[in-house]
Amino acid sequence: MKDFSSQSAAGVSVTVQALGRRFGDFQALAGVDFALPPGRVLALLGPSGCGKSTLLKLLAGLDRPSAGSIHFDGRLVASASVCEPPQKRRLGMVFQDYALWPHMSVQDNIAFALQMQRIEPREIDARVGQVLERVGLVGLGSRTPAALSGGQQQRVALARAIVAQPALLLFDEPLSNLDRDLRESLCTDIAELLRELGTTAVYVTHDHEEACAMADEVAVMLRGRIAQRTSPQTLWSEPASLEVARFLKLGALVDARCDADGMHMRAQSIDGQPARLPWPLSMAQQTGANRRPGAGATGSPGLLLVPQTAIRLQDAGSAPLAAQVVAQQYSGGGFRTQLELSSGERLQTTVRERLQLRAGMVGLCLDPAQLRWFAADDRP
Ligand SMILES: Nc1ncnc2c1ncn2[C@@H]1O[C@H](COP(=O)(O)OP(=O)(O)OP(=O)(O)O)[C@@H](O)[C@H]1O
Repeated sequence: MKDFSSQSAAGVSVTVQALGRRFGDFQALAGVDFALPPGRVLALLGPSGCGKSTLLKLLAGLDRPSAGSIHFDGRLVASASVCEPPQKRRLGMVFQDYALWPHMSVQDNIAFALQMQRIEPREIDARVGQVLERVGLVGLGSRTPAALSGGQQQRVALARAIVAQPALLLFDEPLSNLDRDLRESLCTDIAELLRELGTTAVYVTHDHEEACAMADEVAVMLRGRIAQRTSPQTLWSEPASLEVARFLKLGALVDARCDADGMHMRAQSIDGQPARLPWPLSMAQQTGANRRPGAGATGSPGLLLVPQTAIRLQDAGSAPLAAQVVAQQYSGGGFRTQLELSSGERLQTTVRERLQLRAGMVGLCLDPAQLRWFAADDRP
């Protein structure tokens, strides 16, 4: 796609403080805080009903908060008593259902925002031509949306969102109506476009991969609150809570007590000894009281997060853990393997070797660098 950087507008800084939205008795959003510097992309990731679209509507000016505030470049745009209308916020918006005007051509759909600004027709034609080229739709300007595929319609919506050089781009699950291949290619294109434009953006999705590909930072939203906001890499390696780890499906969660000697699991080794593992390396780096080993004689109860990649096969005689092979399925490059510990807890891993394990017991060790432990009082 063509370089579009000459068209880019400086992004706005967004500051959200103690933002809340209540519908009757129901608190859809509570205590949301974040600061997004100009040009940064924030993904809002969370399960259905967690409040992602509610937050996006407040940023867009399509709804008014019940509490808290939103500032763009230090200017108050929303609070319980102030609601600057969308057209004054210099926004570009892309929705899941494209929201194109069906009776207008592609060209007119894109040109509309510029016509509202009373820009010269010749300049409008030039700018529409540039964005059509940028999103890969040259030659399709005279068609109506009905004569385009879903992917092409979403490209028109993207062109319409960027043509007026917005200071903030808002995306509400723009790829969820598209099939897998289209989603992947448009995801790559949007990520590239955002980097090129330098516009600040907020991108709502419930797709983990999309959020990480697109954003500088990901905010995991759970029940109307931001549960964790950090870089995609940190989110995967350092989930802040059991609830975040569960939502991201980062691995199996097995019972483990933690004391000064290490982790004691309910599961056993091949000779029937309770498995003892060293503390996860993350625990040594963490200072939170929640993750310090318990002082009690029996240790603190909790759950150990075991990602698939932390599981290694080892000679059963010397391994700290034994497991029964429950099922194996070949899946390009390795065998997806279900294992059951003596405690009845299940783990899943991929055995990379081209070796199918025989049904029976195997020995396992767990890479302490990839494990995390959550105290029982962290359970939601
Ligand atoms: N106008 C409204 N009146 C009452 N409740 C509402 C209203 N709008 C949203 N809600 C509720 O607020 C909660 C958050 O809704 P929201 O649409 O923000 O969720 P979401 O995370 O975007 O979900 P999805 O991924 O399914 O779109 C939901 O429980 C929803 O039913």
